[in-house]
Amino acid sequence: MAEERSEARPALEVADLSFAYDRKPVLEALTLAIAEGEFVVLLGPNGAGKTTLFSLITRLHDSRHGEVRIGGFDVRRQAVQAHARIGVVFQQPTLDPDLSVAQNLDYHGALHGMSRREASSRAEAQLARIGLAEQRRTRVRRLSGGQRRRVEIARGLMHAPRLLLLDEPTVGLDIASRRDLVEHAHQLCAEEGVAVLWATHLIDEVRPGDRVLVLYRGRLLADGPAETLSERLGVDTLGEAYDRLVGEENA
Ligand SMILES: Nc1ncnc2c1ncn2[C@@H]1O[C@H](COP(=O)(O)OP(=O)(O)OP(=O)(O)O)[C@@H](O)[C@H]1O
Repeated sequence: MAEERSEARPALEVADLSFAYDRKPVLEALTLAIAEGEFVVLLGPNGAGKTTLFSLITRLHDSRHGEVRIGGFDVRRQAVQAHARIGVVFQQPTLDPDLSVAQNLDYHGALHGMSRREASSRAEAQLARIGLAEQRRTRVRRLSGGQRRRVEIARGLMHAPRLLLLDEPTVGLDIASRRDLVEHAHQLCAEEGVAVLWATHLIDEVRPGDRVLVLYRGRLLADGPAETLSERLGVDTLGEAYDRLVGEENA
């Protein structure tokens, strides 16, 4: 059965995926796979196509050129099963600032068909994990930027997805909060086995050992551990490797 089959499949599979806005190509023949529990950085400058890729994975946009599967489920033909396995933290904050932390999470649970009791017990567990259990009745507008981002991640995990997409989640955060959030996402992978795809244009968010996908002008220029990329290109740092890759593209 399809449900059983999904467990053995990668959390995300993208095959030969292309997309254009009004005939302007934005993604070109992307192919990649992410295993359960893997943390992967999608690194690329503004306009590289990161948000567009997320939009295709979540089906905000549709493409007939290529295929996207979540846990083995095709996002076009098996949309319900695929969507149940994706959590998303969008670039722009989407919590309701006038609702409490718990209300925001409960609402998300209801949208995913959870009973009130189930949603509230999931919310409690998520808030305990991010150290915000005591703020459950606090209105979101009273939280710091870093706390809000953590609540967004907690909300994205309410329905226990196997893949979490984070689109530039540290925008607007100070250095310490950014570092905390990166650490938090790594913990999720290690402790809960969630696959994380972390989109950013900030090289300093890549940690040693992270797998990095370099996306530039809609094409994947590299895919591998940060160290391997710099070694392969004969340079000392990921920053230099990135400049070299993008420079060659522009030459
Ligand atoms: N709705 C749209 N209509 C037309 N072009 C678009 C649209 N959205 C994005 N683009 C273009 O597609 C390209 C990729 O944009 P995208 O937002 O996916 O990049 P990104 O890597 O997420 O960058 P950013 O970090 O700035 O969001 C850019 O050239 C952008 O101008």
